[in-house]
Amino acid sequence: MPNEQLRRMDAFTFPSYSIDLATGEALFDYALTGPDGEQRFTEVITLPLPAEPPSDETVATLGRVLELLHVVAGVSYYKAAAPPRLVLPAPLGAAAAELVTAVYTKGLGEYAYRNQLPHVLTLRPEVPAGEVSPPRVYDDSDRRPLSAVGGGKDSIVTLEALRRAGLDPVPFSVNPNHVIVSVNEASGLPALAARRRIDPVLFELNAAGARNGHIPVTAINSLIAVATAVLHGLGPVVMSNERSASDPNLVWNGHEINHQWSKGVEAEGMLRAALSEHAGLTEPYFSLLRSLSELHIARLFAEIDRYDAVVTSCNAAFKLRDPSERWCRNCPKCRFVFLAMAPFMPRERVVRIFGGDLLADPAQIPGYRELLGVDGHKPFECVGEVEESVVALSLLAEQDQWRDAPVVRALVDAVPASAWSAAAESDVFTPGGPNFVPAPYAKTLTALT
Ligand SMILES: CC(=O)N[C@H]1[C@@H](OP(=O)(O)OP(=O)(O)OC[C@H]2O[C@@H](n3ccc(=O)[nH]c3=O)[C@H](O)[C@@H]2O)O[C@H](CO)[C@@H](O)[C@@H]1O[C@H](C)C(=O)N[C@@H](C)C(=O)N[C@@H](CCC(=O)O)C(=O)O
Ligand SMILES: Nc1ncnc2c1ncn2[C@@H]1O[C@H](COP(=O)(O)OP(=O)(O)OP(=O)(O)O)[C@@H](O)[C@H]1O
Repeated sequence: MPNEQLRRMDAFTFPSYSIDLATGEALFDYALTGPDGEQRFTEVITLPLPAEPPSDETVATLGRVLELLHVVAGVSYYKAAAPPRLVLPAPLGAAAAELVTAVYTKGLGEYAYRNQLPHVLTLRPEVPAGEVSPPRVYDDSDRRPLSAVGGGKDSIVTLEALRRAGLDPVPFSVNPNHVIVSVNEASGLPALAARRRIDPVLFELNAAGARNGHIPVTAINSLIAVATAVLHGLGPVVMSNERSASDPNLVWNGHEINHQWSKGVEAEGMLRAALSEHAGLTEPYFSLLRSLSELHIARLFAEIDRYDAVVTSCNAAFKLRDPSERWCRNCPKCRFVFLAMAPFMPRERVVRIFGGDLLADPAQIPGYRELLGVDGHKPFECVGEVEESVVALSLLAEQDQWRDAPVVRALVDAVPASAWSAAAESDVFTPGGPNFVPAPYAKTLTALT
């Protein structure tokens, strides 16, 4: 469909969804409609099947989770045109409607900012009138947790904390690539995996110049994880989303723009409320690392060495097309994670993990200046706060192994006095902020130290 026709689309709708319980394959249909016709999409998500067929009650609860997933996963296709109307397929309760509204507005904040589409930030879904029948209450709180694994340091810290605390976690991933498969192998724990196939038509439209940009992928992965947990009779989905994920990158037109919005605590609360209201789950989903800074998580990761040969946090390794093998060593995330790990490890170890020494390479200085708040705004990536970077730098400047590294020397000179004083007062190693960690999991992280 030509681009001009896409731009004239006036509504996004959700024609149907279905699941085949013999194969685990769920089909989610979407349509962009307008004066020139419609553009249909089908996303295919295949859930892993349990050994025994699910009970009728389980199927009913699963259906409720899939209804939410259907609406949330539409965000990838909505963004190809960003029409003014978002027409939901069925009535929703207040909490579910709030989640959906936020996914399409705050979750698309970076997309709206980069494409200069302010209407996206104030989009209001059209929710059909009617009552939603109350769900069956499904108490999953004391079952084995499903631990989402993304291949990076954060989910490794969570998986190991749960394991060492005796909570018997089941690792879970969506579309595990070789990095995630290797991380699961290194854990030695049998893992579950779901498959997600984005409609290839979207890639054709992208290649032809359709609107494109970042989407709140964690909201989608989270609901796929919850659906899998329900189908397998497992307990809460445990995420590894950190404190700084809630902090915006910038403010535009009076709205906070946060690249990581669906990893933030607001999204976590909304997902929990929607799952409780719509699917009856008592303890569906939480982030174990919510109160921790990235720097604190990096310090915990340094206590664990069984994943050194496989851990990869660089997003370039997770692209659907042309992924890097592991760390690309030339992006904000590689720079930040190197800086965050370096104070807590022997230099040879961090260099081995990354396959190179980023703090020995002066070409990295401009990128580090952004992370340290000397130039520009916080990059649109999963990186910690400026204060965390300054604290990490201050720790490196005190260590013989790093003090004379060319990048450390240049950065120490570049950071303004005000940033050093803020770092000196910093609470980056003091857990804080709101979290939803349930009582039985509260002491889990102490198993690591
Ligand atoms: C791997 C990555 O960072 N991809 C982002 C990148 O996409 P790119 O075009 O370079 O490659 P692909 O990931 O292969 O995607 C191809 C196109 O597919 C569409 N698409 C992909 C996944 C999806 O769920 N929905 C989609 O519509 C999209 O049109 C792609 O062009 O740039 C894109 C545009 O900015 C980003 O949207 C891609 O981000 C992925 C969705 C992704 O998985 N990113 C995570 C690594 C990520 O950024 N995580 C954030 C958390 C964000 C959140 O709120 O959940 C983080 O870790 O901070
Ligand atoms: N493919 C995936 N399948 C399931 N969960 C995922 C997947 N990718 C990421 N996640 C989860 O989403 C959350 C955010 O992902 P993110 O990439 O920030 O974490 P990570 O890979 O554990 O650590 P890092 O921040 O070091 O990359 C984490 O809880 C992670 O476990």
